[in-house]
This record gives sequence, C-alpha cells and structure tokens, in this order.
Amino acid sequence: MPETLIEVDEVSMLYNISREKADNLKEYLIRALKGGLAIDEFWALRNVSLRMRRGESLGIIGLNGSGKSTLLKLIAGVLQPAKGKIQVRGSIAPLIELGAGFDYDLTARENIYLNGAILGHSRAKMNESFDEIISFSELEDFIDIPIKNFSSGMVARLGFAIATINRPDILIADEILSVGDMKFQKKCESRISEIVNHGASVIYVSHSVESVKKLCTKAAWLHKGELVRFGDANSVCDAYLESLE
Ligand SMILES: Nc1ncnc2c1ncn2[C@@H]1O[C@H](COP(=O)(O)OP(=O)(O)OP(=O)(O)O)[C@@H](O)[C@H]1O
Repeated sequence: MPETLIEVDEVSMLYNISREKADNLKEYLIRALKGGLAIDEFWALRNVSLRMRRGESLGIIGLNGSGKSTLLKLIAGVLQPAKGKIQVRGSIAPLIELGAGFDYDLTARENIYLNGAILGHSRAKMNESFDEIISFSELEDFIDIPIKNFSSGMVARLGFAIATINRPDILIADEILSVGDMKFQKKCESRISEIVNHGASVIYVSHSVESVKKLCTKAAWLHKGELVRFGDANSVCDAYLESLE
C-alpha cells in the first residue's frame, strides 16, 4: 500500500467575524477592551476527514464559500485547525496566492531571488534556475522592470515558475490556472502533469470539474463546510454536477 502523504482527521475551522465596523485599529482595540465588540463565530469547516496516498491527486470542489480554500490553507500550514489534526509527510510547494511574497517595487529579476530566499532556496540554486524561470514565464523582455507594471497574469506566471523549480512531493494549487490566459493554463497543466508523473501528488481547488477530472484521481466535495463525498474523482465530480441540475 503506498505511503499516506496527507491525513486530515476530524478537522474543524472556526473564524471569528466582527459584526461591527471600527474605523481604525485604536477604536477597535478600545471597543474590544471594553467588551463592546460583537464577535460572531463561524465554522467554515466541520469534522472533515480524508487521506491522500503517494501517487494520488486530490481535487477539492464545491460552491462559493463551501470551505475549499480554507481546507487548502490548513493543509499548507498557513492556518491552524480549531479542532482535529492534520499530518503532512513530504515537501510542499504551495501555489496559493501566487505573488504574495513579491515586492511590487522590485524587478522580476530581484523578485526571483527574493521569492527564492522566502521558499528556502540558496542564491546558487536560484542562479541555476534563473533562465528556466524566465523562459517558462515568458518574461524575457521584462526581466528588469518593476513588477508593479505587470498584469496579474504575468505576476502569476512568475510566481508559478518560481514555486515549481523543485520537484515537490505535494503541489498545492488554488485556482491559479484561472489567472493566466489559455496558453499559460495549458502550460501550467502540463507542468503539473509532469510533476505528477515524477511521483508527486497534487491538491487542487477548482471550479472546473473538467480539470479536476483530468488532473486528479480523488475528489472531495464540500458543502457549507461539510464533506459531502470523498472518493474516486470521476464519481464525486459526476455526483456534484448532478446536484447542480
Ligand atoms: N479570514 C476569514 N475570516 C472570516 N471568515 C472567513 C475567512 N476566510 C474565509 N471565511 C469564510 O469561510 C467560508 C469558507 O471560505 P473559503 O474561502 O474557504 O470558501 P471557498 O469554497 O474557497 O470559496 P470560493 O469558491 O468562493 O473561493 C466563507 O463563508 C468565508 O466567508
């Protein structure tokens, strides 16, 4: 039996939402200290359990607000669950919020080194990968231009190219494919398939059931924070589509 890479055990996630609008942080703190701040608790995920083994790829589907990104961020370690346990074995390349680590006043060249350092890569590794990053993101003519002048698709291309220079055990992707144009989406899909063919697993959040069917072996269908169904991607996707009719 292939090794289990990800174990999500009875995980619940709670957000605290303030109903009041404080104009600034000072006002917010004063109200909070006086106990006058109305906070609502919102369970974005309830009791979700799933497992992913090496070689499998998982698609997370569901309507807006069903908890897909929350689950992805919990697995990536960006958020901590309120209840339950998550265990991840292996290296993760998170492709969530691509470009979040960029400094928009710096050039593409400078951001490659900055982002590489944030991801824990040495300068030598980034020197070695530099040309490949530029050519994959097709930014040859924009290397020394501050990225504040880039379109969102150009930023996403650069972020994707940097995040995938290593062959991770697990690739986590959140709708990134929807940012780039069709040509870049195809390129991302083929790079993801290539990484998967080298034995990595992908966790992928998407509104495109077709691409989940194409890229994933397993699917998890969330609805209002609950796991409706988890299993073979084709049958879960078909059941989800049927529920929309
Ligand atoms: N930081 C936050 N604070 C409070 N509530 C949040 C926060 N992030 C998400 N939520 C709420 O949690 C619920 C799940 O959000 P999440 O982004 O995980 O859904 P999603 O399935 O990824 O949605 P979409 O398809 O629209 O991207 C939503 O109702 C959202 O309003």
